[in-house]
Amino acid sequence: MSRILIVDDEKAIRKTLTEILSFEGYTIEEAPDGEEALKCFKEKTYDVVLCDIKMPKLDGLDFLQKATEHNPDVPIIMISGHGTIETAVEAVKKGAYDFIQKPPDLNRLLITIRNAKERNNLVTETKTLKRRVTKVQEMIGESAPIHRIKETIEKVAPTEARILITGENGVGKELVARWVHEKSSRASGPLVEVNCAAIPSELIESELFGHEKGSFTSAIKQRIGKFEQANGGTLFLDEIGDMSLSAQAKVLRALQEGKITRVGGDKEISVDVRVIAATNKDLLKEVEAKNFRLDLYHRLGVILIHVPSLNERKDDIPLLVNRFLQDICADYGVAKKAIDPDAIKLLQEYNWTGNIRELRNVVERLVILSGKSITKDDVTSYVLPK
Ligand SMILES: Nc1ncnc2c1ncn2[C@@H]1O[C@H](COP(=O)(O)OP(=O)(O)OP(=O)(O)O)[C@@H](O)[C@H]1O
Repeated sequence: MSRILIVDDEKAIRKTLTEILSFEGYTIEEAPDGEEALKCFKEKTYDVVLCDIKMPKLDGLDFLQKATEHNPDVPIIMISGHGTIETAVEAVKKGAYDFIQKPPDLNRLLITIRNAKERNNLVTETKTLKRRVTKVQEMIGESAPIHRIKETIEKVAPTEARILITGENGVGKELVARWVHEKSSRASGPLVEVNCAAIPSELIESELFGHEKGSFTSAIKQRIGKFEQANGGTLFLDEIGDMSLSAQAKVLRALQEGKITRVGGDKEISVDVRVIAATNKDLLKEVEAKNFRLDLYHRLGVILIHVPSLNERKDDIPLLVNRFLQDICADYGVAKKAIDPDAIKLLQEYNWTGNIRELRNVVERLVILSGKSITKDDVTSYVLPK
């Protein structure tokens, strides 16, 4: 059902519009001024907004500007009185979808709303399509551990279960998270990633939960945090083992209650987010060392997925090498180089760090330095330590 926000300081106009539009099957919410409207706009999602121009506190044009800054995709239709037609035209130039005149003509009102909604649907569809085109990278591997991981993803993705992914750096934890999101019912929603280790501990709370203007020295503007950005989708908390204890307490609350509070704010904001966390640390050891909360560990780790390092799935090395060869040669605009089977065998025997990026770099080095095809000697000269 489509949701419409009606913003007008005249109660009678709101009442009339609400009656007409509810009768047409729309869900209606009302706001008596721009400020109140902006609050609603930031907290909820609407399909269309109908907004008066002259209003106390925040007028229609200011509301338009602030609302489109927050979310440019929601069509806003201005309602103009006799003296405000010029302003309404200006509003359309500034991004309003259209305007209707007071008193509203019923047919024109309904047609404008229907068209606005259709445009909105198109915008959403295009976004979904774009996301599908830039599709998630294939997870390469036929080894037993990769099979098990793929099977687990198929089973758990459609559920809402929280997932904790463990494994060394660069083994493919993020790729697992992307596939879970892609195969879940949240796929058309956002996937938001936070690398908890890369953010200084004094900023992590504001990064995750947002902040109100002036809540600390550098908070010059209000900011929406990652939890809010991920609303309706998935939040991927990478390197969760590096999160400060005070941020952990807040994340725990967000998971328990489905609500967050911005730093420096007092309002509770509901969020609908599925959390997937990843770490290269042994979290239970971190619990023992009092660096990680046990209750948070239990909240996060309903499903545990361990991604093994390359050395534990050497069977996958030939497939990975071939795929990297293909991708790298395509990037360089050259024909795919051949690689001798005994060169691949040597790569398979190599003692890799867990990081798949290391293997990719090695293949890139071989593509650049070797002749027409990659030989065992190339591997000995360019890869293996002397
Ligand atoms: N099975 C796989 N098939 C193909 N590429 C893979 C596979 N696993 C990982 N990769 C690639 O290896 C790189 C590292 O993977 P990813 O970023 O998912 O690892 P990570 O464990 O999340 O790393 P970090 O610990 O650094 O966050 C990426 O470019 C990823 O696309």
